[in-house]
Amino acid sequence: MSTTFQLDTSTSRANPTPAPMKRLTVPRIRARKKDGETETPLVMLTAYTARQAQLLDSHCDLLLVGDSLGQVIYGLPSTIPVTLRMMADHAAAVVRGSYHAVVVVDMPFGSYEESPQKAFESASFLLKESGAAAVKLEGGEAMAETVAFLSQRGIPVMGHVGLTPQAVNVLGGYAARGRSDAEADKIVGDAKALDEAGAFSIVIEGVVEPIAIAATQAVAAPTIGIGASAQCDGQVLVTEDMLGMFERVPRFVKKYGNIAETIEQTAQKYAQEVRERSFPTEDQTYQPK
Ligand SMILES: Nc1nc(=O)c2c([nH]1)NC[C@@H]1CN(c3ccc(C(=O)N[C@@H](CCC(=O)O)C(=O)O)cc3)CN21
Ligand SMILES: CC(C)C(=O)C(=O)O
Ligand SMILES: [Mg+2]
Repeated sequence: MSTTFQLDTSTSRANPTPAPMKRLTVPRIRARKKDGETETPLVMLTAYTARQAQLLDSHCDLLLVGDSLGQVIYGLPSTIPVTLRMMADHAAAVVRGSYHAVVVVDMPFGSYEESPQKAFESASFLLKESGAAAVKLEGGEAMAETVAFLSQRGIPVMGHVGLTPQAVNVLGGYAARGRSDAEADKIVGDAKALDEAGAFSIVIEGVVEPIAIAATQAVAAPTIGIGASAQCDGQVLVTEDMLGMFERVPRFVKKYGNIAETIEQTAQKYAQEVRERSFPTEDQTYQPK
């Protein structure tokens, strides 16, 4: 029996008792694309907290602890300042709050680019601290050696090509990629390099549709699109974006809810009742007898 307030901690490091429902695995995710086809697209959403993970878990194949938490939770101007400590703590919360989806953790900027060895140290830290199953890192050909190094040593890697937000200072912004022939060729080449290096899946972000389709068809691993194409092998969005937490969101976001309005209206009701002393009532007050 469980209540609304009870977290399922059955797969956390603190409590390794087996969960009632078996968690999906990386090989099962990888196997969803067979002979270049994916019957039912993979569903991925970001999660940063235990309660959010609880609510999303049964609806998703994968939960991504994205470094977008820098902007979404911490109010930072980009993902550049996000640290390993932040990623590990949020990933641990998401693992505690879920028991079905595969939890993937973004490697933050500066924790992996230097060498495969550095990447292994950072990735193993993230997995040990959180109990997550896999990491995601940004970059194509330049990261292929690192992807192979990690996957051959027990750490499944999800790739990420196209609009790679950690490269914002090189790219000069968050504009869609793949409009020139050179850019298009690079994106498809990057996806192929990650595929050959053993990435179990590849995020394609902010890429013009024909190139997202070409990259999807060029690789054996399932691609997960965000601002890419419905023909990718799966889709991902930042949960807060699709819930309607923010006014301004990238063009590729569809707002499925209006949580911002709900929060504001609810806070307004509470504030009004406090100010007119209609809250708390007898129901919310302790009496001696
Ligand atoms: N809340 C949130 N959602 C995201 O999708 C997201 C993050 N944060 N943080 C990390 C990166 C940054 N991303 C972004 C950020 C901004 C745009 C954006 O505003 N794009 C414009 C075009 C910009 C241009 O042409 O220069 C757009 O209209 O889509 C896109 C992706 C995607 N990621
Ligand atoms: C948008 C997804 C793919 C991501 O990398 C993140 O949330 O950080
Ligand atoms: Mg990210």
